[in-house]
Amino acid sequence: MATSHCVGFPRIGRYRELKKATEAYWRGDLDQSALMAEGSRLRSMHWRMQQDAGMDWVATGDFAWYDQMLNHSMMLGAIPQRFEDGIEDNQLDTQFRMARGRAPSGQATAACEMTKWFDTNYHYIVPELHKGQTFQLTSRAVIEETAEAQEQGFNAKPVLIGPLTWLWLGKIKGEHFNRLELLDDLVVVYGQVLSELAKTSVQWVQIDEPILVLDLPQPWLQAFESVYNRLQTHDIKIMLATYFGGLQEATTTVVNLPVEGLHIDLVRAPEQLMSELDRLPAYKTLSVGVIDGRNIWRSDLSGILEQLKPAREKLGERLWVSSSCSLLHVPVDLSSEERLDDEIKSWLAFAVEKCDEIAVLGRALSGDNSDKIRTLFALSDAVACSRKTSRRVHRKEVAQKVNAISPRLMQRHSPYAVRQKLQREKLKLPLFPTTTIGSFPQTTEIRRQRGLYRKKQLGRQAYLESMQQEIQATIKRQETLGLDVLVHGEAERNDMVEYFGEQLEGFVFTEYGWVQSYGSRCVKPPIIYGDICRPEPMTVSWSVFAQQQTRKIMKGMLTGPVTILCWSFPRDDVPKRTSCEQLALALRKEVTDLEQAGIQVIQIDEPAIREGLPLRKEDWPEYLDWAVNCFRLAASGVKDDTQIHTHMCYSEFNDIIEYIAAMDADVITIETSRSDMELLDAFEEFEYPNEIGPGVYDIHSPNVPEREWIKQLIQKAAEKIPPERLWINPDCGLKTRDWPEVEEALTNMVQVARELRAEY
Ligand SMILES: Nc1nc2c(c(=O)[nH]1)N[C@@H](CNc1ccc(C(=O)N[C@@H](CCC(=O)N[C@@H](CCC(=O)N[C@@H](CCC(=O)O)C(=O)O)C(=O)O)C(=O)O)cc1)CN2
Ligand code: MET
Ligand SMILES: [Zn+2]
Repeated sequence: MATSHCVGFPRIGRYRELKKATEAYWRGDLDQSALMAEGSRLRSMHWRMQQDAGMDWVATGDFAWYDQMLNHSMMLGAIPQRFEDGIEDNQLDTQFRMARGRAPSGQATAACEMTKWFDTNYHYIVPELHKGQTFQLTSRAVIEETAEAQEQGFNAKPVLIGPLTWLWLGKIKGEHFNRLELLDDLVVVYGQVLSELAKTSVQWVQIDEPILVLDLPQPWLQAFESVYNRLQTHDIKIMLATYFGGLQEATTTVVNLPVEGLHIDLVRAPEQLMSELDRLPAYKTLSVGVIDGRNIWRSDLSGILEQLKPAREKLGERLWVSSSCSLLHVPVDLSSEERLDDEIKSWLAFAVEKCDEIAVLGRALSGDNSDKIRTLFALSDAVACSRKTSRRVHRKEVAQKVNAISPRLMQRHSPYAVRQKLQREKLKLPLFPTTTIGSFPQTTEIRRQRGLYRKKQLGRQAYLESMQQEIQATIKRQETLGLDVLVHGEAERNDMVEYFGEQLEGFVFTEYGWVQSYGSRCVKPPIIYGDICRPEPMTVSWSVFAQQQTRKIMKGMLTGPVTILCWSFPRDDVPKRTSCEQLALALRKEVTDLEQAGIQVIQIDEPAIREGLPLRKEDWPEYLDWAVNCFRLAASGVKDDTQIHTHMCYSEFNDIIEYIAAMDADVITIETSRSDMELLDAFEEFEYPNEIGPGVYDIHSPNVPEREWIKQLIQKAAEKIPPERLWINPDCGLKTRDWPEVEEALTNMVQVARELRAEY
């Protein structure tokens, strides 16, 4: 019997119930006990889904009110001093204050930093580490939720993020030190958790250590040996889970760690199967992650069965099957989709369907050859065949255009210095020009209108007019605020990627295909299934309308090719690069159409360029080359005096700064405020030549930034970047905020810009 298990399941609920409940709680429309009840209802439902699919083990401890890394910080008592006063009374609110700076109870405080989880569009709350830090078991959520599952009759396998991954992903505050010093104390708490879990009659615990697929320094790899030696206990077996890549040079160390099981990602790194099999000690269980936890395509079950034959022969009962990584990164349930094209729907599998696939594989590996299993395999074969031969996937004219891409298309006419002069003459902006990143509040009213339009209860014309009114109002507000370069506010966009996906050929989009992005925020990644092209302009009429409403400069607003690719579910039948080039060509046309329609400043957002970066350094240059080229391909069709902006957030730039410079955007706006302008060091050191707008306040928190705060940030920035090259803007778009906060915050921002103009 090959055991099937779930590495992790989405927690948001099929219809984003968790989001709705949490936000209602924040608003004061739901009390804490009602929120708790909704949480347990969802957990129970998700365990049921896994069990019904036929999983031998369901995952516990993968639930989170906000984020699983934050859960672990709570578990360990790694709660920064500034939040500590509330913790005794209200752990939940302390957690929310750490994540977003405020909660129904407790003082509003600066939130912790948030950043990308490996190469995904999921964001975690960064643990804060300091010298001499100690840990104590503070939140027992994982223990309680495991007991809860067991009481309900589920076979629970708790999932923890491992101590080394937690520590690696933290950030040192204050005096620098070697964070491995904290390990001894940290492991004590993990040991306590394990022994408490053992008391609940748990047999296996899964400990995730995805950092094992990174280029780890030697001392870290060695630390794995001592940590897992210490965590060894007779009462509970450890399944050490790795994902998002292969173990490579860590293989020997990892297979020999004193744990009973190892999970590996065979979707990202299929080649590691044989080397693991060769080296795996005879007592160990190997869990193979063969169902893609990062994408939505149905698996080729026969192919996988074939691939696993040697493993089955060698391991027998010691072979487990699962998804490559947690299913957190895919939508919940395909069966909710009623409007998807039938053919394409038959190609897809979401979390529930992936659990089905895992269980079917488990049964087939155990020799089950029943009619049911045979039918399911036949279905999978038919899908693989239909995708390969479908006419809808390939378009000759797109392939021809991609083949015709030449370096000339990736080059602006003149170098930056020439363009800068022409742009200054034309745009006549003051020192420290102020702008925003694109979106303004997506109010309930805007979403309601769009909801009505979607449900066909509002006609197209009426919808367009109501969005135009929103845009008009947003422009008026910006004029009143005194901003220099205006935006239309993106009212008409459900999301910066989905909006484009809906208008491009080669994409389909779902109704309920939500995936958690951070906290209560979700995205509905569109699905790229074929060659991409742009049947008609996507943003031009909106930008033209917006420009007509004002004499100030209206910035056109596009999402860049790399970001559209990274935040969609990509094809698995062509390299990502190919889809990206197709996107770049489509966007290039959009950019030149905007220019021709009189738009003088065009922003092409690339917040995902860093996220797309391969986890291993050896793979960076190849990716960065095509990613940067695709941006340049999209951006370079314009005249010298058209100003191209780009925007990035949640990114470390230090190690890729030369590539950011190579994008050659005239202006780049970046998120920097949560990290206190630290990110600018890279730009300073590199002597980044173009203009920069370092974000001067954090838009993820509802707290309004004070003027003094903004001012000292800009002054800090001006020490690193010559003032005449600085722009002033928030960290990112404002769509998640409410108008009163936005107006107050921007009033402060514009005011500071004015004061500083006088000073510099
Ligand atoms: N794709 C993507 N990735 C990203 C980002 C991003 O903006 N997009 N930004 C970063 C992460 N930040 C994010 C910031 C905000 C949201 C966000 O606000 N998401 C919204 C959903 C946005 C959306 O698609 N809205 C739709 C659907 C809105 C909706 O919920 N409608 C109601 C119906 C409303 C009604 O009928 O009254 C419903 O379906 O229940 C729309 O506007 O049309 C949410 O979770 O609430 C997500 C990510 C990094 N990754
Ligand atoms: N233009 C987009 C916005 O303002 C950029 C967001 S980056 C995640 O919302
Ligand atoms: Zn952003």
